[in-house]
Amino acid sequence: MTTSFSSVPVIDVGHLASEASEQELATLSKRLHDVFATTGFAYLTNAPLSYNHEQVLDMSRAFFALPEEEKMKLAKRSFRRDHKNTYRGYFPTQPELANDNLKEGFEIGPSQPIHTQPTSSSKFNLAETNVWPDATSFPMRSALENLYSELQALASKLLSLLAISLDKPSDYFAPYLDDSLSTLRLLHYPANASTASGSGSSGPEVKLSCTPHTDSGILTLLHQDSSGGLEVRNAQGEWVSAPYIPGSLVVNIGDLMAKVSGGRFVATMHRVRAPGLSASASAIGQLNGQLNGQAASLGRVSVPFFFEPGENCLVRSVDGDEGFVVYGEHVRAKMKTWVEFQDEEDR
Ligand SMILES: O=C(O)CCC(=O)C(=O)O
Ligand SMILES: [Fe+2]
Repeated sequence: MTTSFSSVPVIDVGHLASEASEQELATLSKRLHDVFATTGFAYLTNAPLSYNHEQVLDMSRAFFALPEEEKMKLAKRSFRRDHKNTYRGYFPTQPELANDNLKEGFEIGPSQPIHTQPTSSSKFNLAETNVWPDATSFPMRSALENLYSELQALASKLLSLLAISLDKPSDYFAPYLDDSLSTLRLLHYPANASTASGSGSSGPEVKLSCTPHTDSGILTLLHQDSSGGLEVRNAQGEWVSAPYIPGSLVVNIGDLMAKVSGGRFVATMHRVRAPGLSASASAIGQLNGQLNGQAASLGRVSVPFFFEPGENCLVRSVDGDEGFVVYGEHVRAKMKTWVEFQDEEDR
């Protein structure tokens, strides 16, 4: 159960980078457990990544500054019938479907080939290879592949500590790493001229760019820009804002991890307010020289990384008292509710 928290706690994970003592790791494990059992969300500081926050966001800004036709060359099959990619690649904004979910995104999976075959047939191939823009217009492919590996390693270290906190061996989640289908997602919420910025954290007039949801998987690690807008719901149903804290990542629990923990950890509802024009100005202010005027319409950018197990991973509670879920079946059922996977046949 979430509690009536009024802010999102900060956890220093600097010990993950160094040779920490058993005692230091045990303390960190307990802290993660307590936070995930109450808020389900935290800021992580001193995370062991070789890219700084602005470098990560700049990769997202550079992608969305590409001409629309370049991005549409990478569009998933739902948006371009003649394309082969169904799960990885670009999705454009879809104002006609939901104007409270106005975002475009680019999704990247593992760069190593996946060996497991799906147990059920589906129009989505979760294991397909990535698609990339032309290297001259977007030279960030290898940096994004590295970032993906580093986030996967960070998620796996966090999972070891969570396993210990659930009285399991530290390698309890090793089967979740086999042919893991984690997703690194670049996101852009365009600026909205009709959005009043700086208003309170609740109320019926709120304009959203991402509707309230829980994440479907295991763990999410999020880089967000400083334009604000992320809000997390507490037990009273109040929306608590989770603005960017310099140098931090946000981490949160997904539905499957809540299940694995036997309900000890909570997958907390969250949403993103639509960025106003002031967010656009701040995004432009942060752009580096090479992007200059091209990205003048940028609103909010963020880069969530969703740690996901392999297609056939059996996800079950540590208590062993509930049925199991096959990851691939779970995610395919969830996709039916996500705007970026709807196509004409679904409407
Ligand atoms: O953009 C953000 O800050 C949050 C995105 C999010 O919640 C998601 O993609 O699941
Ligand atoms: Fe989310």
